[in-house]
Amino acid sequence: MSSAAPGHYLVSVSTVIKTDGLTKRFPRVTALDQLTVEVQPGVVGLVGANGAGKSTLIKILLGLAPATSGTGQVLGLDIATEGSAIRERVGYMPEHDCLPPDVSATEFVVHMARMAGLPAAAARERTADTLRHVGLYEERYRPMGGYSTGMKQRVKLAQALVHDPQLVLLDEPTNGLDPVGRDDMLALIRRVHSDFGISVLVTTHLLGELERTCDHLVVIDGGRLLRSSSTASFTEATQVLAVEVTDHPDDASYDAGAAVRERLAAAGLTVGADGPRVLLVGIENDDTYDTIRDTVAGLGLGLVRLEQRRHRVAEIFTDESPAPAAGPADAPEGGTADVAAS
Ligand SMILES: Nc1ncnc2c1ncn2[C@@H]1O[C@H](COP(=O)(O)OP(=O)(O)OP(=O)(O)O)[C@@H](O)[C@H]1O
Repeated sequence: MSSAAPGHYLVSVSTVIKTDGLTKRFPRVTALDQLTVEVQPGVVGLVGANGAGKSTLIKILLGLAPATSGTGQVLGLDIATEGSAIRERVGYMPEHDCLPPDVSATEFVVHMARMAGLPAAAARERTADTLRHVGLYEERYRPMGGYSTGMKQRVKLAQALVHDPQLVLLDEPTNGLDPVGRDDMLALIRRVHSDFGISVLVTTHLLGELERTCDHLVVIDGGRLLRSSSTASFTEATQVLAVEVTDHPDDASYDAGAAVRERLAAAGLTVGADGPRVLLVGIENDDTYDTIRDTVAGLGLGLVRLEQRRHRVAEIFTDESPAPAAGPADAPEGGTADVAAS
């Protein structure tokens, strides 16, 4: 690897990753099937169920495995012929635990920095900075065998960042973390881009995470591209209102949801139920809001929530849409719907 100091490769690129007809066939399965996609700088989510081809794509982009056919560039470099130049400029956080248990985080990350070509003093300095940045302090001198999953994920992220790459490829960085650990890791990933200008390609099969973290989503299924567009366009507002009403103040047995539903339907609105006291109401025009408010008040009930529903990324896998007649609830707002489970 090169002995260049970090930061020497900061050429400006408008396209971080580009593939054209990328295909990877194993004897029994086609892991990537004619994948053509372009990724711009930012935090980009690579979404797909288990087996969709995410890890295979990352390995091919790093030049660690050859494609069967098709072409690709990372930071303008050819994945077929310039793999080592790509790996100098790109950090990689693998999915599985790959940390030696009897070595400390500091020793390990210094080693990885040296492997990436940093001189000894720079490697130690960058390691200290990077471990601090990912939130590892005194514990960085202890053997990693005693670390929690969250600490191990942080070390894996640190080793991907230590040589000051332009792009990091993070394979399931929230695997094995509890909800608080996941939120911490996602905040850290956003800061990798916002504080250091490093582009991020992050894979997960938990969709709620990506909706909150990424600027852009690339969705693959069975190795094929389903959609590549801004996160905002995946989650744009629908023409459906979610209406949650209170129970009746004096009568616990009163079916508030059914009563409101009946009145709104009689007023000509399209209404579905999304829970005992939650209705989905189609927006007909500006008066719809007033009709709902007046109807609820007229029944002696209160409004807990009245909000426009947004599309969810999960819909792309399920054909599910938040229409008034949708019936059962879809994944919870901001939740962690799992592609694999849909
Ligand atoms: N070395 C290999 N030999 C044969 N088949 C493979 C190999 N690597 C991956 N596959 C197959 O290719 C398909 C895509 O696998 P890949 O690991 O890229 O998916 P993924 O989206 O990363 O899923 P996961 O999140 O489970 O890792 C799967 O059907 C997998 O079994």
